[in-house]
Amino acid sequence: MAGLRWIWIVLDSCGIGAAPDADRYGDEAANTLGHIAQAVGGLRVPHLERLGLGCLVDLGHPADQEVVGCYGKMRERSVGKDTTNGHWEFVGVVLDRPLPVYPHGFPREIIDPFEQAIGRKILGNRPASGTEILKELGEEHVRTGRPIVYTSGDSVFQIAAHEEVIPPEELYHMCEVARGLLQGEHGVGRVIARPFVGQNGRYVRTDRRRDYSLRFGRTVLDELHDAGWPVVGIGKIHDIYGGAGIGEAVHTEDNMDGVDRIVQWGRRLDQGLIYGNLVDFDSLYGHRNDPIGFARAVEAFDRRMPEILDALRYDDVLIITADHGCDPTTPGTDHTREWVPLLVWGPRLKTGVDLGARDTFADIGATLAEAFGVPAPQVGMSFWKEVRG
Ligand SMILES: O=P(O)(O)O[C@H]1O[C@H](CO)[C@@H](O)[C@H]1O
Ligand SMILES: [Mn+2]
Ligand SMILES: [Mn+2]
Repeated sequence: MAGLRWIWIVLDSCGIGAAPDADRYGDEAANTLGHIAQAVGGLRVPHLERLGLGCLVDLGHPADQEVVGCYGKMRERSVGKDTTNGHWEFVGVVLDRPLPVYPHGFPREIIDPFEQAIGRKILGNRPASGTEILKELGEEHVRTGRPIVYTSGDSVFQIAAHEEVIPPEELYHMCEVARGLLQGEHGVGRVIARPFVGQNGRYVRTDRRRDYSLRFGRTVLDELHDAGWPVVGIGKIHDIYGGAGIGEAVHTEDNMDGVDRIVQWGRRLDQGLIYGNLVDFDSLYGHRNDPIGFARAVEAFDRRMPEILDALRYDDVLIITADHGCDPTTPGTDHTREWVPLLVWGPRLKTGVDLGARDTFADIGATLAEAFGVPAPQVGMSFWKEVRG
């Protein structure tokens, strides 16, 4: 007999309004989904609406769906508003010190040994948009073979290189070298490989991106994995946790490929957790200040939801949430400190329960632990009994 399964999907960057402490981040005006809904004159997402999204954020048109999901919103307790903080908090680790950021680039004490170890000088070394910096330095990189190092408002060390100049495997090795150097005081949340292809003026980044995260502590994923439950990470989930607690890593090309994989695993896994991150909302639209593209991508996800729902079995639980905002309509291209949606649905679960405004993203981890009978994280309040009835 098949056991319990969860399908848990993180819609990267799909925040639903300024968090109570957004002023500390300069994000008082942020509302990612609300503003993209306005930008397109109403967001058409009937399946997310049925799960309760319209009860959490104004979708720009009158509610016209019966709500069958359980719905709430969660605030982040960790300091920061990056993917790393958000995902680690989900599974019970709150980061209470800010991860280091480098508004003036990385210091010589990092760059010198990095250049020495990889045997090349670097270009860049400053905060930049990943697509803009290719326009500025891509040609020089191709000519000189020097990798482009850049950061952002987040705690990230990013290395961009043309695939024909520095093959991805070599780029990954450079990232591992950087990860080794970026520890302690300089322990950035993530080192990210940013391979690209194409000709000058038309450079495009490829799906061979890889993230190298720090491991911050034991999580509910470790508990599940150690208790023998299969844990399948889809998209960048494996990278975000540095592989900790992830039994099977499935890398994806884009959101639609991510949904394909979620559905495939949903049809074949007997029990355990299918945990996916869909990153296009963030990387293609949020950071690029493209509200219309963002809206179309959310609608495209919604159109695939029947396939996901169809893959669910009687005992299954579907959770949909986000890890932070990235409001494409506010100034700047960085993430935004927002509430995130918590949508929960399952054939056996209660319908239409308002789960309220929750104090931490770790409520998901606490619920996961209770549902699967593994030790609960130190933070987070389970909502299992509220949805289970
Ligand atoms: O501008 P690009 O390279 O897409 O970088 C973005 O991607 C990084 C990781 O998500 C963020 O910190 C943001 O700056
Ligand atoms: Mn993210
Ligand atoms: Mn991002």
